[in-house]
Amino acid sequence: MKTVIIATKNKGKAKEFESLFHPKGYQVLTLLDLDPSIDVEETGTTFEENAILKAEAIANEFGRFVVADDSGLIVDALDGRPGIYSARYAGEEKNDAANTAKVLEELEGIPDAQRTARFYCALALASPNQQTITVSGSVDGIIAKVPSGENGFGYDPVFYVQEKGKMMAEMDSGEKNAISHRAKALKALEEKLDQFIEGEE
Ligand SMILES: O=c1[nH]c(=O)c2ncn([C@@H]3O[C@H](COP(=O)(O)OP(=O)(O)OP(=O)(O)O)[C@@H](O)[C@H]3O)c2[nH]1
Ligand SMILES: [Mg+2]
Repeated sequence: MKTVIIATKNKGKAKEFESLFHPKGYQVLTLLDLDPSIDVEETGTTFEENAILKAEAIANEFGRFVVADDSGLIVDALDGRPGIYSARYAGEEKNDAANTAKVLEELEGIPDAQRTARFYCALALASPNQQTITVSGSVDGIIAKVPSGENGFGYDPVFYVQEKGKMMAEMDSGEKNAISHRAKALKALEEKLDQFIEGEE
C-alpha cells in the first residue's frame, strides 16, 4: 500500500484523514506515529501560510512528500475569530471543551440569525523536490447555543449544519466526510496529488 505522511498531531484530523485516504489506497502516517516530539511553530497569518510552514518543515525533515492541514472556525459575529487561533483559543494547552465554551460565552445574547460561521481547511502538499501546492475547502454552519453530539472533535458539538439538520458532532464519520471543509479541500487536492506523486518518482 502507498503511504502518505500528514504533518499533524491532532488525533481528530488523523482519524478523518485515515477514512478519507484509505479508499484511495493510501495508508496514513501522522507525527503521532513518526515523532510526536516534532513541533512546528504556526507563525503564519493565514491558514495557507501555516499549512505551508508545517508541510515544508516535515517534508524537509523526512525527505519526502507530505500533506499538512491548517484549519479552524470562522465566526462572523466575532469578526472571524477564533480563525487561525482555533486550536489555542482558550490557551496554549489546546482544550477543545474550553475553546468551545469561550466561543459560546462570547456569543451570549447573540440571536441565531447572527450566529453564522464556517469551518475552513487549507491543505498544503510539499516535497523537498517540488513547488508546494495549496488548496482549501469550507462548510457553512450556525453556532448552536448548547453543545450536542459525541462524534468528531473541536467545535463539532456546537456547529449546526442547516442542510443536514444536525450538529457536526451528531454526524457519523461518513456523513461528516461527505460535507466537511477537510473533505472538500482533499477533493480539490486529489488530481494534483496524483501528478505530484508522479513528479516524485
Ligand atoms: O469542530 C471542529 N471540526 C473540525 O473538523 C475542525 N477542523 C479544525 N477545527 C478546529 O481548528 C483547530 C485546528 O488548528 P490547527 O490546524 O493548528 O490544528 P491542531 O493544532 O489541532 O493540529 P496540527 O495539525 O497543527 O498538529 C482544531 O484544533 C479545532 O479547534 C475543527 N473543529
Ligand atoms: Mg496546530
